[in-house]
Amino acid sequence: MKLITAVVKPHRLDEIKEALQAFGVHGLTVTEASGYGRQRGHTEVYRGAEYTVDLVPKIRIEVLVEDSDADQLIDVVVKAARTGKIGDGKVWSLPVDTAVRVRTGERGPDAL
Ligand SMILES: Nc1ncnc2c1ncn2[C@@H]1O[C@H](COP(=O)(O)OP(=O)(O)OP(=O)(O)O)[C@@H](O)[C@H]1O
Repeated sequence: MKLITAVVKPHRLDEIKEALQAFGVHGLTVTEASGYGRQRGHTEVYRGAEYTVDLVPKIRIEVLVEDSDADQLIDVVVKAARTGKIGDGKVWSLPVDTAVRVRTGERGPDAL
């Protein structure tokens, strides 16, 4: 399994959720985040307001997937998140040893 993490612009959330549902993911986690990338110190527009601070509001989306789905899922997220402007975000993946579905006790890919 892989954990795909995307830190992206908040206003892309609906589009990303729809794309992930169409892809067939069974679950995801969304948390509010803030951060900066290479453009540190540059302004970004968030909900009409310009931010010159270096910590810009983002959302972090996390999805556990089977190894065989990881590359395709990353492409889906990147496509749905992209505006072509500074601060579009970053997507990365990590290997995951195990996952447990608490209600049933299923482990590994069956737990996803
Ligand atoms: N090296 C990093 N490590 C951890 N988180 C990062 C890193 N780079 C970016 N992030 C996170 O991703 C968010 C979005 O990154 P951002 O789009 O600003 O990166 P970028 O690579 O500089 O892209 P761009 O050049 O398009 O602005 C940041 O706000 C931060 O939370």
